[in-house]
Amino acid sequence: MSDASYRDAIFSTPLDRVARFSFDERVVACFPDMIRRSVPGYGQILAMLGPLARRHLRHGGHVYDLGCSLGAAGLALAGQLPPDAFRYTGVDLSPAMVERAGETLGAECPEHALTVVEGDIRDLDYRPSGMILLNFTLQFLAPEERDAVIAHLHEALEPGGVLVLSEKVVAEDEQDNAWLVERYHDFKRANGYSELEISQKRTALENVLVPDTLAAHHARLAKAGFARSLTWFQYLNFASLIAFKE
Ligand SMILES: C[S@@+](CC[C@H](N)C(=O)[O-])C[C@H]1O[C@@H](n2cnc3c(N)ncnc32)[C@H](O)[C@@H]1O
Ligand SMILES: O=C(O)C(=O)C[C@]1(C(=O)O)C=C[C@@H](O)C=C1
Repeated sequence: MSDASYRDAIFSTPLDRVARFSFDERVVACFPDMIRRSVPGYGQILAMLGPLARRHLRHGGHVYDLGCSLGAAGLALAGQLPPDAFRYTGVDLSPAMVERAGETLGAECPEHALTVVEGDIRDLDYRPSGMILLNFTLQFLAPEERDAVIAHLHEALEPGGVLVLSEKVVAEDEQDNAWLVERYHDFKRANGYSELEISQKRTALENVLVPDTLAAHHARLAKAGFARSLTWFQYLNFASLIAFKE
């Protein structure tokens, strides 16, 4: 398979029936472009992973990247930390993502201990870890499955460990939310997406990506046993939280 990444044009032509969004081969082929043009602050969040690991991960500690897609977080960490600073396991449910991520990480960071495995984060046998990344993945689980996953992650973390949770969020106030969603669509327009692409992608994500409020995320983290959590980044309706295990 070639390692070329294409421009996202998945929703650029009118579709009779817009299928549910899925992480298939077509999405894999354009994913780096899609996520960069669709997630406000994506690059800034990745750029902070090295500094967060330097501050919160013991030397040589293990990092999970759950729903790793093409392993961008692993690449970001490898670009910022020496090979002996951490071990990384990316996990993803999509075989197409895992195949491509394994090729990329092996080719780009041969010195670092970066592994990618196919797996479902809902029933993974977690090993003890110092840092767990959940970047734009929890939002794709059914809402009723989210508490149990976060509770498992809390159990898997070593004392002093951190969970970084990045998500699309919904504002509590309906008017605020409408404003944020409109500005998010402006963000997509500014990044070259057409009205048709924006509206068909929105349909494809309906009932597939179900965002929570920030308050619901913090409440879930507290219920799972995290001593403290805070929102360290927000750009429109996309946010990143960090939760600390005592
Ligand atoms: C928006 S992408 C994540 C982006 C990625 N974390 C990054 O930083 O580039 C969501 C990913 O979660 C994966 N996923 C969804 N449900 C999952 C599950 N139950 N177990 C593992 N991976 C899952 C999808 O296959 C997809 O690759
Ligand atoms: O395009 C959107 O509306 C999004 O919500 C962006 C989003 C995400 O947040 O995960 C949705 C699907 C793709 O995986 C990439 C980004």
